[in-house]
Amino acid sequence: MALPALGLLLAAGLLHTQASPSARSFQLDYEHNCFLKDGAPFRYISGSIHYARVPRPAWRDRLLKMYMSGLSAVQVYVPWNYHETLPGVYDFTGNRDVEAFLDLTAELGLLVILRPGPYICAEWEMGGLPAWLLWKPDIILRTSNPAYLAAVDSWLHVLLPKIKPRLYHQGGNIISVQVENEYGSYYACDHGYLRHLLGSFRALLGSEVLLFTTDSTGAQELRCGTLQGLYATVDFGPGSNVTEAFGAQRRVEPRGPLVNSEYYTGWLDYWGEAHASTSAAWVARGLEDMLQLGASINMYMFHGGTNFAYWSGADYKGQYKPVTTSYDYDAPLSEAGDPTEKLFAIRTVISKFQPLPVGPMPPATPKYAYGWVGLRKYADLLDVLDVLCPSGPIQSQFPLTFEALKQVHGFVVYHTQLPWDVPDPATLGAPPHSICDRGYVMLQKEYQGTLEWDGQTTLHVTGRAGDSLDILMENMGRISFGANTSDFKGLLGNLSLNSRPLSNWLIYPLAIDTAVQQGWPHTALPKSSSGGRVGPAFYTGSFETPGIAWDTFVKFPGWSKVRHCMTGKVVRVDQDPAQSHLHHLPGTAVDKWLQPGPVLELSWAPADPVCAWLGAARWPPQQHHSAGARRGTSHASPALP
Ligand SMILES: CCCC/N=C1\SC[C@@H]2[C@H](O)[C@H](O)[C@@H](O)CN12
Repeated sequence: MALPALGLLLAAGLLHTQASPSARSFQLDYEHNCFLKDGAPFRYISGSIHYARVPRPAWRDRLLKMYMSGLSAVQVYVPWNYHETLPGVYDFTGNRDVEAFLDLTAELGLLVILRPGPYICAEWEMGGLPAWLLWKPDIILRTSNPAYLAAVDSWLHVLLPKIKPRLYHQGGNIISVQVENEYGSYYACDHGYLRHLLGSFRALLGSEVLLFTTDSTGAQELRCGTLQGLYATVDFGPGSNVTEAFGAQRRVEPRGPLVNSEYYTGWLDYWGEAHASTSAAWVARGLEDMLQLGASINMYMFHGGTNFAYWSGADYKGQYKPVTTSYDYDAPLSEAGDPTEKLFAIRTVISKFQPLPVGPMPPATPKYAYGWVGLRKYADLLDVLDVLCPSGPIQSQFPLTFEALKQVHGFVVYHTQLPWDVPDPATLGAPPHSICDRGYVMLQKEYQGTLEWDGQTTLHVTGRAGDSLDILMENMGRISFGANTSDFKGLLGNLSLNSRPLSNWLIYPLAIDTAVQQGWPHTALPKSSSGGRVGPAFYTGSFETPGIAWDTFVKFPGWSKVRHCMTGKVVRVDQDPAQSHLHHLPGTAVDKWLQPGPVLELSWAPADPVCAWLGAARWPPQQHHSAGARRGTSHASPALP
């Protein structure tokens, strides 16, 4: 058939024209079991990246590396709790500027598969659901419960209007939108809830956008997680039998494209366990098998990044398993954003099925060794409660939860006094599942030991009537998968001394980040000499930049688990680099439980706050002797045993 020259070029795919918004479409083709993009058969090869886990200055670098890896799309979660921080209070600025992130994906020529939840799992705090939902005593999450649906619809009315103009048929690059997340794995199996969500998504996004679900391949999961009007996709990792896995999808979607929405390139890490790793060859082989079948694939994760601040979630598998600050995921792009051997193995597979973009893969970001940084104790935490809880303590006969205190993240100090002399060791104990999640116990401000959910729940103490008893309670992240996402935090039961309940508590919700954002500590000089007292404390150190804020890695030889709130910003680079200073800006409290030897990443950009992933040390921290210390000012929050 003779084609005009233009037609020949188009047919050969050598000339891409931008279809006008009126002609743009992304649809299912049930006859040919594929997607249609502007009417032509289309298969996507996608990778997951979460903007909330990548410093905004690094977004472009990571997305460009994903594009140069041969991906045609990226899959993006929108964490509800990252944006609606309190009921009706929204934050879409800085790292939370989801529209800027989406516009950057479009600029770089990437399509987007958007997953706005409202629940997203993702090993993210409470699976993306805001903890303030738990302030409503009768709420039942992820069901048709009226209180829950009212909050969901209120949120969707804010978010989805930001998404609609970016839909592919509207001229944007969002080709499909997922409703909920692995709902078939949730106990409720409430199809009325899914129907409500379908109605809300259609009302706010229109009738044309492709809406889908994702579930694992079990029959029960696909029975409870799918719904007429939502295209059902599945998720499975390397080592699965691809034919059987897609056979499961075919049982609910006899026609239409084969889609694996989460092909696991690695896995998540829990505190105290070895870093997960998955063979690159294994990942590449499974990818090739699926691409041979013509399936569309999203690799989960392509770049994992980091759980900044308090955003890491947890699992409950017979015991509470908090997820680490690192979300490296053994992904093709490392936590530091560096291409790995796994990325190049995947890129080679992709090149067998479609042309790779012309040009080199952007290299790993340059790293800089800033040398030793001596850390000095600035203050014991119990000596600065006036700063960290400026409104003063709440008095209560018995302990209150974080939710009752309306404290979402971080730490609460529970203070009382020994009601009687305890000359012989007495058992300080807590009922099962009442330590949520990790309580550091001080008597007369001296560290006695740590109580943990599913860990040690008793301690032996001696003292005199009136001695101060303090428990610093750390929320290590709300459960993000399964039936236990209604994960209340704090002291959920009464502490007892030889089985007699303790009472008359003073309770201090700590606002560490707020204090840091307001410039505390205002000086690095130690606040008070507490001598060798052992307990949670703030340490500070400083180092100098060479005038440019290069990424680096931070290691704390000998430390153990320390939560840090390290903030800073290169606000002024003097002529003399030795004068460049780090000052305080919005803090990011991060934590990292050191296994011997891990290196962590300190990364910032000249115009953005320093986000630091810091190590920890065995308790008490060994005093570091700074060798060639460089000046600057960086502050760390409690060093915890
Ligand atoms: C066996 C438990 C499966 C739970 N699902 C998981 S664990 C890692 C990933 C992410 O959480 C992702 O957000 C989930 O959709 C699927 N998945």
